[in-house]
Amino acid sequence: MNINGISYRAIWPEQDGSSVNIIDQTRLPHDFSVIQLTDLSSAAQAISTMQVRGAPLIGATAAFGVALAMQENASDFGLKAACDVLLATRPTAVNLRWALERMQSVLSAASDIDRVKIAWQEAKLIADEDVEINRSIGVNGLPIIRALWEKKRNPVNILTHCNAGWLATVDWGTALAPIYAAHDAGIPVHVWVDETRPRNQGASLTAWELQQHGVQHTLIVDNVGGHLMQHGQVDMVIVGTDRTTAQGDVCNKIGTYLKALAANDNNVPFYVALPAPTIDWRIQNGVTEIPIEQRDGAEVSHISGLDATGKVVVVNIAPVDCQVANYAFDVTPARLVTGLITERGVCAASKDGLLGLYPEQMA
Ligand SMILES: CSC[C@H]1O[C@H](OP(=O)(O)O)[C@H](O)[C@@H]1O
Repeated sequence: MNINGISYRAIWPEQDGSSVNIIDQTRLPHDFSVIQLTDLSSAAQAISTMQVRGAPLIGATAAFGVALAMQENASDFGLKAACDVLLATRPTAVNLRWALERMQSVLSAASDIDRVKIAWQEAKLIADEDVEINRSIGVNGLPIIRALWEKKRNPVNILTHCNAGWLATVDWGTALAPIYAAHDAGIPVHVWVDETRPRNQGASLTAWELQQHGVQHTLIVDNVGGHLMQHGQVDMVIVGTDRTTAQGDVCNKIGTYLKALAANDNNVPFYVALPAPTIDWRIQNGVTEIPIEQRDGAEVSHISGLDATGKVVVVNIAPVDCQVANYAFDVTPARLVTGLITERGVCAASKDGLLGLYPEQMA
């Protein structure tokens, strides 16, 4: 995406051919900082500390992490150890497992001496495929927004939760891809941006993305969405996902389920944008089968931001030593999802709907 006239991806190989660059998303929106990942450890840390986050970007970073690891130890032991380290970084986004299984499959068939070259080739392919997949999600989601525009002939109000923009992928994003496509097609859209406590990906990442692209938006607290829907101020909801099951249950950032309930209660269309690598064909029931990450309570009790001098500070908003629970995701049952927007088209959130787009997955 374009930042001040310069085109960026969220991750890209360095010219030296042996390292990879990322935007440190823990420093946005106040500081745009590019950092180099030079080894397995830095790649794993980037994922676990959320310097990079978002299911597709986690997968791409893990793929490059394997390439970095092969530079250190390209043996069978080194390959397995690297994949184990990367898989342990975060439990919920299935793209991580998908990317590591793909890298292991390609590299296991290669001789040790060829693994560095092949790993970089495959990681770059995964990244390039992600860009094209997300561009297609934008194309496929555009007609939904266009139909709302043609019906109301006023700006289309879209609510989104967390960040499923280009910062959550290699480029274009998933949930934001149709919004960018509509904006670029001249359709007036306005985005209600859930701040998305506790990591505030909406406030710090989605608002920043939309501002950079010139898309009208309003930052809101997570709990106002239902009120806006009751008052006819939301025409549709579109979110991303970290793992969607074979029957269409959608795991996404904590709070998504509550938005889906409010949308259902107010007859507001609730769409989920996802690429194929985010579909977990091995499971059916998202509520009982998807591992929900629990993160450090300090992410809830503490918050960072600019002080009056423009310095980024962290403050405690809770009583010291207060007990904290920090569930990072929840699961929206397929019955609450209007449709899934994929790179192959839009389908119902159901087994038949998904198999209709991905017939190769039929057992
Ligand atoms: C396109 S995947 C975006 C997805 O990932 C986010 O989680 P996190 O920031 O913790 O990686 C959130 O669930 C987004 O919807």
